Amino acid sequence: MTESASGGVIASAHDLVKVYGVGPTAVRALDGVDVDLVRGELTAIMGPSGSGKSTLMHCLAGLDRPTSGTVVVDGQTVSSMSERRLTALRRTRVGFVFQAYNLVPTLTALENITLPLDIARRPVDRAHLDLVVGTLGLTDRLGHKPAELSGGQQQRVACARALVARPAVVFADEPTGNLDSTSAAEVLGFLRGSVDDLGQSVVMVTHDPTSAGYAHRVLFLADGRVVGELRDPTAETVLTALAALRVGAP
Ligand SMILES: Nc1ncnc2c1ncn2[C@@H]1O[C@H](COP(=O)(O)OP(=O)(O)OP(=O)(O)O)[C@@H](O)[C@H]1O
Repeated sequence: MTESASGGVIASAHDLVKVYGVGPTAVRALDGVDVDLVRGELTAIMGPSGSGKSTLMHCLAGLDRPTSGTVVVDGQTVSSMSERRLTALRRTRVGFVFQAYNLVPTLTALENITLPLDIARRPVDRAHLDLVVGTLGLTDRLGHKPAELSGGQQQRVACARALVARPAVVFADEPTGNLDSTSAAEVLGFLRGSVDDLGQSVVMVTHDPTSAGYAHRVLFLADGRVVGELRDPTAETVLTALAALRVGAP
């Protein structure tokens, strides 16, 4: 399917089931998830610990294989892809931001940012790199190694690394989990800005109602199922929805 044929949906899951283990100790982490994630939006995934947020994101991003069901990303059916095509998809169409930054300590910020492109032997679009780096306020930090940067700066480098290849979608797993509230606000503001200003699609797992308030839409998971959603959330409406859904704050 072409990009236009996939319409306004950047990633979708249909009847997604993920079971870890077998027999009496098996865990049904996802129990029939149906969801369409909209292109050009910041979608937050919330829910209590163990509700399946990371599992859903990993299945959507092609980092983990579902037990059954279908995942389509950017018009491509990820759930039935060969390992080789999955690797290519992850390299070229998907960006990742993790809680732990995952920067290479021996490389400079700039080298970390361009690493995925270098590995894929793709040229760096200098104008786009400058735009991303400038927007993230990293221009005067590019020669620094990760250990010489604050946590917030390291996470902004990780965001730049995810965005510089112009992926179809960026998946962020608790991107502000290690940050103080000021740095978290910077990173979240940037992720939202990458959607509003650069047309990026971003999917973010979070525990935090304030973080979810930056999203266009919040999906609530409980026991491996989508149990509700909220459009144009604020921290307050997210808290109210969590209480109403009885899925609780973390
Ligand atoms: N590799 C694994 N092997 C076995 N069980 C797993 C594995 N990964 C996750 N699980 C289980 O699947 C369920 C969902 O886990 P998942 O990490 O997706 O939840 P989560 O909502 O992201 O939780 P948290 O907010 O604590 O990170 C949990 O019961 C968890 O223990």
